[in-house]
Amino acid sequence: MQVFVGTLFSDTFAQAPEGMRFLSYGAIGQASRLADRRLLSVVPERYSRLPGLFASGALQADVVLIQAAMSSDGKLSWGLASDYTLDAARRARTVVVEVNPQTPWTYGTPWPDDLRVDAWVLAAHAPLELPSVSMGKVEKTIAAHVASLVPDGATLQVGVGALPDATLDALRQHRALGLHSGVLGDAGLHLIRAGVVDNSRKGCDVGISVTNTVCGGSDGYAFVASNAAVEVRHSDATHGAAVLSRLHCLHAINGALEVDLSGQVNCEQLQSRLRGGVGGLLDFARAARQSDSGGRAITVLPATVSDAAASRIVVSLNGPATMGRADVDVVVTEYGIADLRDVTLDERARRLIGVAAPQFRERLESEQRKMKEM
Ligand SMILES: CC(=O)SCCNC(=O)CCNC(=O)[C@H](O)C(C)(C)COP(=O)(O)OP(=O)(O)OC[C@H]1O[C@@H](n2cnc3c(N)ncnc32)[C@H](O)[C@@H]1OP(=O)(O)O
Repeated sequence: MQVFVGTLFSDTFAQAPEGMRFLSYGAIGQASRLADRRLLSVVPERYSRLPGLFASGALQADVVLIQAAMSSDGKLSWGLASDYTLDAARRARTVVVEVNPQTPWTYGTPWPDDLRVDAWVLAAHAPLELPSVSMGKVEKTIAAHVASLVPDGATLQVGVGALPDATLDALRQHRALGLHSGVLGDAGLHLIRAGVVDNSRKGCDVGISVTNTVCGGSDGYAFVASNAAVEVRHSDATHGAAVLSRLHCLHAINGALEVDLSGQVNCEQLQSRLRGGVGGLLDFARAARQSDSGGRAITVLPATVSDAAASRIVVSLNGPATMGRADVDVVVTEYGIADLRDVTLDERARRLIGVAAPQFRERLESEQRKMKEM
């Protein structure tokens, strides 16, 4: 049996028996544990392409499981996620819908009344909750740098991983922000509840925060329930280029594993270990960089690995260039902001070494010099 999984927040499958196989667009979140066990195959595609891949049959699921929410008057909704599942369900042999009264009923892409459902299951259980992020000194410093890059009135996208979400914490004094994202976690929900995100200057969907999935804690889930100011929409409406080009001043904030001195960004793999994925990174980062209303694609990462034994600013990547050097924009670590737009490769290297941890700068400079002489 092969199971297609998306960004895996739950460790449900971590104990999967050896005979099971998994397929995904990345080894994101808990899916990296499946990759470590060699149970995961990856199709490294952009998130915006997934609906089309399922609709065309290039990716195929025989059985599709969907969790839905139901309102008090019996109306169904996609609840916490409206991704590409519908496209898979339309071609599947069997569609099973679990209706969970504890899943918040949300506005957004309407439930498709014409979808053929083979089995309905009623199951009451609390939706998966993510622990809130603890903010250490590194996270707080990176968040402050990000806050200095984001103007009032900007529209925000936030990528997966603890750090992008944590950066939102420093935006509490901002005004009139908008939100249009693939994932919406507790920090983003807090900004909406505090009125910092009001979507008043968003360019489209005025007054409405738009996301593909919601993943946070029970307070956040209660807040999005039957709340017309937060919409959970299908991937075409969250990641499609035409939609993203209409957003005012899009600021895309995404994590990375490492960045090389030319600005290539690896979000997928370290040596042979799959640790992340493309997801919506390129959809959002390209749209932000091309925005003619001042958008920015912000890559955030700690300057070193957790025990400070190695730099995450590197001369050569230990994996693929998920974001190429023509797409990169600005890179932020706890040591500062490296603006890479419109400057030469030498200047990029100088700026990136400037945001590397001080103890690694000399070595990076000398390795870079050697590389140039080869
Ligand atoms: C639906 C959508 O729209 S998705 C939104 C956009 N797309 C994306 O965000 C996808 C791309 N991004 C990602 O997949 C993730 O943000 C990642 C993989 C880049 C980062 O994820 P995080 O969970 O924040 O990774 P984090 O920085 O904590 O690193 C994970 C582990 O790898 C280790 N690690 C990270 N980088 C390195 C490195 N360069 N060398 C060695 N180890 C490293 C960390 O120390 C950590 O180890 P630990 O688990 O033992 O503590």
